[in-house]
Amino acid sequence: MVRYAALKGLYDLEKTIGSGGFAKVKLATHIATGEKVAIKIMDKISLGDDLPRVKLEVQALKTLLHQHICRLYQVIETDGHYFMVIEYCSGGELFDHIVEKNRLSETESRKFFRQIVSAVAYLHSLGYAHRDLKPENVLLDREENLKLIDFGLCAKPKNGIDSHLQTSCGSPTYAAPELILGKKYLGSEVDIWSMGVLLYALLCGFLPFDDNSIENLYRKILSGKYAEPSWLSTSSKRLIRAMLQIDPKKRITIQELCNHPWITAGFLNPVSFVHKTNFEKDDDVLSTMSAICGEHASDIWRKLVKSDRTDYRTATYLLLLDRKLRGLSLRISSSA
Ligand SMILES: COc1cc(O)cc(Nc2ccc(C(=O)Nc3ccccc3)c(OCCC[NH3+])c2)c1
Repeated sequence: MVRYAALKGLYDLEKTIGSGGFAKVKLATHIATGEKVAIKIMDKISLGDDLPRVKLEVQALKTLLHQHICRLYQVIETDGHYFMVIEYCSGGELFDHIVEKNRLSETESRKFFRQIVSAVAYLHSLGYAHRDLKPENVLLDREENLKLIDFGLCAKPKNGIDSHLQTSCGSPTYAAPELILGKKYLGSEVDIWSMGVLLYALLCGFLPFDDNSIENLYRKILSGKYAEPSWLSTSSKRLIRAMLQIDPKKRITIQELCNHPWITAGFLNPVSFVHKTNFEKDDDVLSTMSAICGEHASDIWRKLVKSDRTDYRTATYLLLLDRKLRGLSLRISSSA
């Protein structure tokens, strides 16, 4: 197991739970609290010109505080690496959840999909687009609440969410027609298309557009034609059709989506993207921390509020808060 000096005494690295282009994600333990975290490790050399993307993602994640967006606890930068200490989603990938159940019922699909819509509506309200929405980037926490991950491709266009983007990114299977045609596109519109693919996967258990050959896959996406299995309700077929519109201008908007009859069926209210930032002052957590580091609780809180919210103190506070919210003891071991 490779040891990193920057993590010594703070985190114990365990197995690898994900690996992508220039990053790998390892399970780890925050030693002082015993809490599990995920640590995304990026090697600066193999990052190359993608280095600015890391800063963009970290900047975005500092702003994006939402119950269905995976939480960034701490960022550690050394000469050779970036380490992102991230919320551990012990429920694993939504994708595996769908596969093991073959497909989800309309009620269960609606529960998950409302959470995705809430997170994406919140993202868009702050001028961000995810641009890589796919089942592998939708995880579940221990209570089977949904968490969006991997904002490495997220964009915040300079002149707001309604200004055009050009970079082609994301995975072709979930990519909107305008994106694979290399046209200028709106991040918000491509996210709606990808959510349409996600909803289809939830309700059907397979993908609307799939083919081993990339040309056939593109042809299918550009045709906008997909199977409508017999078990789909009329309302769900209407919603999927509204999201998988080839012409982005005809595609349903995120606001219309929050109020769509299929989304609100069985619920009292439309999807709201009001988010909770769990960064309230908690005296039990602060006194636990002050018992260990000897600083006054008020000083710890003052430094926390003033900090850039991604240092070790922030990570320890948030992990202790999470333990308290789960009714666990606030034991903390000094990293002796
Ligand atoms: C903001 O959240 C982010 C940003 C980012 O750039 C990367 C990630 N990546 C993560 C985070 C957590 C997990 C995880 O907890 N996975 C897991 C846990 C238990 C069982 C199975 C998986 C993660 O998993 C990697 C595989 C996901 N496709 C990636 C989060």
